Amino acid sequence: MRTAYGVDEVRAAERDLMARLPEGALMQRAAAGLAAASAELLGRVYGSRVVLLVGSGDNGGDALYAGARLARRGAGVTAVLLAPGRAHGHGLSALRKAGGAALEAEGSGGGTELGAEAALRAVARADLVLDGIVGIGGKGGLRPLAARFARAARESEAAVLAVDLPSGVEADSGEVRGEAVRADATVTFGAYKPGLLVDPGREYAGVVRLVPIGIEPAGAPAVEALQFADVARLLPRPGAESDKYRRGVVGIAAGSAQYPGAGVLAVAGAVRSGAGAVRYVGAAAGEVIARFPEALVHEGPPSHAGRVQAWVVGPGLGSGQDGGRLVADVLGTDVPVLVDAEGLRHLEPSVVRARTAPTLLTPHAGEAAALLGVPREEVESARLASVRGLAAAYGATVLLKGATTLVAAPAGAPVRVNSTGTAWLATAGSGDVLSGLAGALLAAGLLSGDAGAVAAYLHGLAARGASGGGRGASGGGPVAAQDVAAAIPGAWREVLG
Ligand SMILES: NC(=O)C1=CN([C@@H]2O[C@H](COP(=O)(O)OP(=O)(O)OC[C@H]3O[C@@H](n4cnc5c(N)ncnc54)[C@H](O)[C@@H]3O)[C@@H](O)[C@H]2O)[C@@H](O)CC1
Ligand SMILES: [K+]
Repeated sequence: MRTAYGVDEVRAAERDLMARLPEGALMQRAAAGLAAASAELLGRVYGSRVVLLVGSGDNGGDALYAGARLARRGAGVTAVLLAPGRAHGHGLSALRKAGGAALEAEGSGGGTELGAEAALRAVARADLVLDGIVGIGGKGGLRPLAARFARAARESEAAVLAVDLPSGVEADSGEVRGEAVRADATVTFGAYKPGLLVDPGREYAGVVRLVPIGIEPAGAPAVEALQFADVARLLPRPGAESDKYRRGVVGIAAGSAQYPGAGVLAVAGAVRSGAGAVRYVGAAAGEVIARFPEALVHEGPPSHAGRVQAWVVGPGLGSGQDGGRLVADVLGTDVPVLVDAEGLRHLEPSVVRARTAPTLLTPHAGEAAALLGVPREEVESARLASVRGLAAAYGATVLLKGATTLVAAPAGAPVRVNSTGTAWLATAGSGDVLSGLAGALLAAGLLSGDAGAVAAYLHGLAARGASGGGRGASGGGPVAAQDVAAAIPGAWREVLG
């Protein structure tokens, strides 16, 4: 499991450790990690041009000490001091002693504009820019001068390495208000911060490397990401005794005369995901049977369809009366229920809260915004807060889809984040496949948070497999939703393999 801790937990752990170590020891560990990552990005340190963007806190101190290490190895290092009077004093002395230079971007050193112009030219000519503007002490959007240098770093040809986290990204949430540094890589200290794993912050961080500095945050992480081994541990495996009921029968109430395909795709996701059997209720029974003779189709309300261990309701329902009745009928059962797409339009918080079996809601940002009564952009810019808010409001587990998918449980457990997806997944019908996949895992007995997170993981992996893009998020080619469903068994084997 990859875990991420909030600023308060990281600071508390740092305090404990600092009390036992000589002064400056942690910063030296951080600087050593930064210098090593810088050397890797540069390829050749000797003769390279390195610019340090130095703010007024310890984040700038890390950058200055790393710069001193690089200067000793023959790099030409220039520190750009964004708040000259408040730059880390010992770090600045160390840099100067190692032969580095400092430019004042603001204040007395030759006048603000002159200093800033020289500094901007240095950024433009650099091979590597180290972003030490702010770290976990950052508050609100970047101030104007810092924002100007964040832009300059982006426009420069230089590789950009963020110190602890890209300046302008909020450590606890991944929110970005205004300008932020776009890093090619980030070296983070002691623990991942939620903002490095959650969008939009994650996009700004580039490749993230964790440098252990000896701190061990206590308590539950704020965010966690399942890794291969975690998914392998959670995947249901049939035993010799398994019959279809033990494997889990999943019911799919989806599709309409208008959108029969959604029913077919949800069934496809379920059939490919280890369900013992798939029952289908809805207007696309003919299409479903034609494509999946293994499905059992039923007429009448879902609650009369026979034994089912979990229901999926919603994909392609259309928004009429029938949809509302179907959702109410399914929510009235005492098995786990996944509600997706149009099904989400018929949700009453009180009805969901009153359920004794788990409910898993799987909105995309637009659907989440409708449930919360806010504009879509608000959900997209504050994804962590949105998913937590929805889970609390509905007393349900919520899976918020996106380039990174978040899964929040109602009782405030760590939010699960998944980033196995690929940009090619943003295609019609891929969400229907996900609902069938997650439904099958619920039917197999996984807890709702596990079912959501494992489904998102496999779904992303299957899409990458289908797109031929390997493990990279942007490689490969287009995929259709049915290709994703067809690739689920392969992703499953890959995880267990
Ligand atoms: N505390 C520790 O033990 C360690 C801390 N380390 C580093 O120290 C950092 C935290 O240092 P600090 O607590 O000094 O805080 P930061 O250096 O992250 O930021 C605080 C400073 O930035 C300024 N600032 C805040 N918001 C700003 C904004 N929006 N725009 C521009 N400037 C802004 C503030 O005026 C303040 O002086 C970590 O991120 C990490 O890089 C590392 O050296 C490892 C050890
Ligand atoms: K930074």
